[in-house]
Amino acid sequence: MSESFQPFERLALIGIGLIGSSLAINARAHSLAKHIAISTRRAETLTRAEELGLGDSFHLQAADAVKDADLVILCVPVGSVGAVTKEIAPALKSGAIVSDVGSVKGSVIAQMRPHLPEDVEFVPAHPIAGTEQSGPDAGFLELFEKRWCILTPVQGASEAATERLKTFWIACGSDVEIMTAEHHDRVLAIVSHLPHLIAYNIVGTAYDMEEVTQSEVVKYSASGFRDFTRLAASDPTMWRDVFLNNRDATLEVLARFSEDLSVLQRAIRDGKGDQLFETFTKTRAIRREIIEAGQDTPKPNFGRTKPPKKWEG
Ligand SMILES: NC(=O)C1=CN([C@@H]2O[C@H](COP(=O)(O)OP(=O)(O)OC[C@H]3O[C@@H](n4cnc5c(N)ncnc54)[C@H](O)[C@@H]3O)[C@@H](O)[C@H]2O)C=CC1
Ligand SMILES: O=C(O)C(=O)Cc1ccc(O)cc1
Repeated sequence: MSESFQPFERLALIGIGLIGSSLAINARAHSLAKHIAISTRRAETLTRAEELGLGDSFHLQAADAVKDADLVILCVPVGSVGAVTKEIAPALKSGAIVSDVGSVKGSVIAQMRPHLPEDVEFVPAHPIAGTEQSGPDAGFLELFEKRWCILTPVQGASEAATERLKTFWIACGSDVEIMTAEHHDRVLAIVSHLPHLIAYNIVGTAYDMEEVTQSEVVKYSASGFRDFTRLAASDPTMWRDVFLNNRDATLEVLARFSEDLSVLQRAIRDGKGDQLFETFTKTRAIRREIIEAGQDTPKPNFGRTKPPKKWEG
């Protein structure tokens, strides 16, 4: 971490699943905050976060966690950010930076903004880093390393606040990009949301096929199918909320995808091998570009650093 990073006095993490716990581990490991306050709505999850030593204080009421915090990050499903913001708004400190990690940005801004007082800085964010795991045990130090984090600052947020949040994410190992929420939602619809929808669908179809038993699906699953099952094992609440909150962009790319699939379907029916070969050659090149850019999926269990039971200092 850069020598010049000024730690936040109090970081409040609301929601302590995969992303919240990975942020807590990073904040501790890189001394990004003097105090980490954690809140989540279920007592069992909060107890588990405490057992894992993820923070300094633990609160069932989100408003108690954000009190005196100079950085507040909502790490809850995108369908819950409005209700959580309403709950914490009266307790927010003047000048605090309020952010989130949601996979959708337009709807998150629309839900949060009306509740936020004028004197806080709202800088929405989205780390393009994750796994199919969820809950406080899923977090690990390296999650954000060399992954993009997209900030979508809203009108009225100061450049200083955006810059400060940017340095926070850089300290977590991310590369930071800034764009509009609208552009974010269109791009993520094709590179993240549609792939998850396809995965949920293909695994669902295999599961439902009458002449193929469930045990055969498990027994003969080739690695291609297994890759889909990893995505299709992602958290149902989180992904329900993503599709409901990025509806238009998802439906738009889905329509385009269906058209392109029909073209492939026709090429197979008509025996047009050259056309299939040409398409598959083009897509192979994209995979190579992704690997060369170092953006392929982290290996399952790749260097997951857990917090020690008790933190030093
Ligand atoms: N899982 C992933 O790969 C990624 C997820 N995201 C985004 O991060 C956010 C969190 O996702 P995960 O950490 O994966 O989810 P998770 O399911 O692991 O954790 C969510 C946490 O929020 C808590 N929670 C849910 N509703 C709440 C409420 N109303 N009030 C307080 N706490 C509440 C849950 O108890 C849990 O602690 C989501 O908005 C998701 O779109 C962003 C990048 C990657
Ligand atoms: O597990 C995977 O492959 C992912 O794609 C993780 C992921 C899920 C949601 C996001 O908004 C960003 C990253």
